[in-house]
Amino acid sequence: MSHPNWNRVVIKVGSALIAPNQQGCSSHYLLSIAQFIVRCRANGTQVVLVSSGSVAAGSHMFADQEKSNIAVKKAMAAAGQTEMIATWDRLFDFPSAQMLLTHADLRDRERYVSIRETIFSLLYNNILPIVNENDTVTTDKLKVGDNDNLSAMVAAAADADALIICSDIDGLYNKNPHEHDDAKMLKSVDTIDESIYAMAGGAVKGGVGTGGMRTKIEAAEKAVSHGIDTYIINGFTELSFNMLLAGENPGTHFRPFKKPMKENEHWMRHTSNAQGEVIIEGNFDGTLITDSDQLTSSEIIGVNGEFSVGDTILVRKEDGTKLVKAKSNYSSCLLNFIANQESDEFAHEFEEKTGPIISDQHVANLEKE
Ligand SMILES: Nc1ncnc2c1ncn2[C@@H]1O[C@H](COP(=O)(O)OP(=O)(O)O)[C@@H](O)[C@H]1O
Ligand SMILES: N[C@@H](CCC(=O)OP(=O)(O)O)C(=O)O
Repeated sequence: MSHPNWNRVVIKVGSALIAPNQQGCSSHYLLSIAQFIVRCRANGTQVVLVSSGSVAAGSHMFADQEKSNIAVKKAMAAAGQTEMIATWDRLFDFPSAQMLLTHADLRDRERYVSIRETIFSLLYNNILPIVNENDTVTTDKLKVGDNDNLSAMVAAAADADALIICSDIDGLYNKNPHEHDDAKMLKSVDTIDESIYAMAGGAVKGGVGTGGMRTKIEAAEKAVSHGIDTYIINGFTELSFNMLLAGENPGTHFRPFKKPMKENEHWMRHTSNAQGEVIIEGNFDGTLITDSDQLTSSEIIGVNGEFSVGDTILVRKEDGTKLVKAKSNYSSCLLNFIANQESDEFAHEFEEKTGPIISDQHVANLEKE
């Protein structure tokens, strides 16, 4: 088979490949990944690298300290990050660029668009973007938390054709192969549902990885809905990369949606966070095609949380059925006020003047959840 016809790929590299012994970075496994990146670029494929490993790389500098302590972990990440970037940079004869992101950056539409533009500008200038989470500044509220999900968000932001998740294992097995001798690997996955999630266990206890297979499946779910071919492969072996370049599947392939979501719908659904909820009764089903499909305040029976104009909200029924995630054109305060008016007339006139509560420009349908 000939090499795949990708315009752009995102390659995610797990900690075990970068700092296998937690004794600083090693280029041992990175050489074949770097070679793959070079060959992709020679074939005309643009590459974005999402690299884990800062915590694992910095670990040896904090020898006698409690490694699970958050402050120590952040310091390990800060110290390990420079070594990790330097190790990658040494392997290339073209420039690379460091991009440190948090979920707070990605879920803010303005910052997200700016991140997209930076990626495109780096690629246009033949510079390799190397992305990691900005662990030193994150809190539970601000972080993505694992680089599998981060790589899927980056792949969507970069409009990539493929996401290649390089791990310490050959692919997704029907159960954790480190615990079950009879585990079998799946060559391909067409639909990601609960039965696929049920196969996934966590990372090795005491190991360097975060999230195990579950976060890789979450990443695949995000990516395939954007039309991105997703692979989980063994990054320890050069054969994986030779197979990919020959157009073959060396691990588990998650097939992309034939009709991918539009970029802004995908962002709304998979990257943005709802700041509050609007609970409704009535006929609204999230369609928003004609005027009569619009969500009106007369259908609102509750507003939870505080949100401002432009924030993302979740619209759901009282029984919990999630209908849409959407950009709210009203603040929570104003929505509460108009929804609580005795007369529908006032709210109707207000909405006529101000415009719809949510519009079809910034909405993601969740009907099936
Ligand atoms: N069903 C499964 N198939 C494959 N690996 C699994 C499965 N369930 C759990 N795992 C674990 O997930 C690990 C890979 O995830 P992780 O340690 O987070 O690696 P990485 O650093 O590459 O992100 C494997 O080494 C394995 O121990
Ligand atoms: N941002 C962290 C990576 C966390 C993570 O997801 O690690 P991994 O499971 O090895 O991809 C670091 O650089 O150590």
